[in-house]
Amino acid sequence: MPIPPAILTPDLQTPSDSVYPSPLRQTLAQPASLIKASSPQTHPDTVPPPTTVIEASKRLAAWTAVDRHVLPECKVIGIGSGSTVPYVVERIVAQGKARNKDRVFIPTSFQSKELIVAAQLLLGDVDQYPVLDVTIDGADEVDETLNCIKGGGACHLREKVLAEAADTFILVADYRKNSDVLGKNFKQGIPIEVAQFAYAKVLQNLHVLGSPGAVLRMAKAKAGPVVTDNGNFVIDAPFPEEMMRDPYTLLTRLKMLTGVVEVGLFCHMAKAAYFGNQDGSVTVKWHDGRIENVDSGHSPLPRPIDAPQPQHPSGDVKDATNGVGSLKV
Ligand SMILES: O=C(CO)[C@H](O)[C@H](O)COP(=O)(O)O
Repeated sequence: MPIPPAILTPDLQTPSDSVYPSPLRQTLAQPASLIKASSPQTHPDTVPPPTTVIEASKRLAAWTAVDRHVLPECKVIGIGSGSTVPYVVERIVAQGKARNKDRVFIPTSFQSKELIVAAQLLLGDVDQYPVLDVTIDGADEVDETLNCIKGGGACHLREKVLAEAADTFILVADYRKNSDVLGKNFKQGIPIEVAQFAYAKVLQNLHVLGSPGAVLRMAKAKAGPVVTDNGNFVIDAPFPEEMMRDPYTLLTRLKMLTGVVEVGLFCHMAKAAYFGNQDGSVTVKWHDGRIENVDSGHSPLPRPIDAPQPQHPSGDVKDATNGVGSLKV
């Protein structure tokens, strides 16, 4: 079956518009169970349903991937970063205390460390556990052969280490990230983590290499640049489509630039990518080229507020929000 083109509405041209939830920032979108779990008295038993189609799509992808890849024999598990990953943790917690008691969870960022701790799972680090059974992570965009852009949340150095250290690396995302060529949907460019003192030199290199639009990523709630969990800066470097069509070659050229710590292009790493769709199905792209469309069996998606409203035989309009209140896509 052909891969459906990513569906983007005009106000969703940047799939990385997501927030990066942390239990420390309770105002951000996050499953309430994970926020509550940071208090030892509460336990994440009840999870409110997502209230947007995009959030529901993330959850579908995450839950389906966990059900298929976080198997009883998986004992060392890498936890990615971003707004889809809380649903991964939520589903792992739902496997129960008995299943999780002899597992260790390795974070890819401050955010995912907080998720692990809040969910009362055992925290480890990759220097203690250099071989992982499975790592599940989000993505900013995934192409036909499972190359992907990561680093929208500036966590791609640790994310790549845990992806490489894992026997199985799985991507989870909503339908907007499902693409044929990298850079078509995620337009802000390839995230490149650089040593602070080298950033101006690397920017110069990138301009010459074919990315005149490369810029230092600036922080939103702080004056000055984004500083990663590793104390480095991030450059976002958009490249023309002809270069993005061969991401591996581009990756090797970028990695050769002195001062570059890691590049947010993940090539030939993932075994499968799970995309939650608007219709409640999940598209799975496998590393061998297979494409599967599965009925997730999980709870239905909320309907967009502007979707055609089903009519009762009486002519009454049904609740277009499936009882979840105001929705946005
Ligand atoms: O690479 C990442 C962080 O560095 C994220 O995995 C990526 O940005 C996807 O995030 P989200 O699940 O919020 O769409």
